[in-house]
Amino acid sequence: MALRTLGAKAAAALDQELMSTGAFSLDQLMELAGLSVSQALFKLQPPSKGNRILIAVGPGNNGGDGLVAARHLWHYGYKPTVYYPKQPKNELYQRLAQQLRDLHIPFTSDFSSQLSSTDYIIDSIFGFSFSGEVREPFPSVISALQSSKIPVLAVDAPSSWNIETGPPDEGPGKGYNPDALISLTAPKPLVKWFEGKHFVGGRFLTQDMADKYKLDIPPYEGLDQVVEVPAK
Ligand SMILES: NC(=O)C1=CN([C@@H]2O[C@H](COP(=O)(O)OP(=O)(O)OC[C@H]3O[C@@H](n4cnc5c(N)ncnc54)[C@H](O)[C@@H]3O)[C@@H](O)[C@H]2O)[C@H](O)CC1
Ligand SMILES: [K+]
Repeated sequence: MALRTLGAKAAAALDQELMSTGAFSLDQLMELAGLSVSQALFKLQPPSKGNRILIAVGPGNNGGDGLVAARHLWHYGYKPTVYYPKQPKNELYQRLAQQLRDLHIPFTSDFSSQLSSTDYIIDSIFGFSFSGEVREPFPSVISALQSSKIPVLAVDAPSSWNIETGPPDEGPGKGYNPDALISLTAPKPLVKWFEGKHFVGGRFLTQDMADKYKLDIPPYEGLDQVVEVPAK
């Protein structure tokens, strides 16, 4: 049976609650979120099947998850390349980017030019705080995700999709349906329209919080930070 979903407003409220009364720091949640993204990618494509990973990183916490995933993937033996066109002055994001530079992970300013030498793409551009029409410089990147034959793993949401109502009817994300999605904490309502492989990650929810937000704790096994579940 599909897991219960968490709307955009409730997801933001749950995040705030985890970081206040829940006593977590953002660094901790992001580390666990990014770790689960790296594990989902490993399940989809072990490094022996092609280890060149292009990570599209957006300006918020969804992008932060992508930066954390890049670091873990490097340690598993992948060759990540990071596209991070809008780098906010936020201290956490700067530290995460520095950790990647210290591993000599390349940053690129031209997303499309990397596609011919990429085996898998991670879309960590926008998550549950995306709204409205996609603004520069991301429209061409989202068009490239939509038209590329390279498989894509989307983090929390396919970027450009409305969190509640799913794929856009027009604009650069029209027709974008990534091969895989990892929902963090809980699936968002948009999973109703998603047709690929679906994972859930972010293994930090307490049973009390799950009850309060009417969510299911996914059936994680052993050491796994992710579990594959039906999208609907
Ligand atoms: N509890 C958890 O599961 C955790 C999830 N995490 C991840 O955090 C994101 C949500 O992060 P947030 O910073 O709130 O927002 P986003 O990254 O989704 O986007 C905000 C960012 O994007 C800009 N933006 C919004 N709309 C547009 C637009 N139309 N065009 C261009 N730019 C846009 C906005 O200005 C901001 O800069 C969640 O999905 C998870 O991936 C956390 O890691 C921790 C715990
Ligand atoms: K995303």
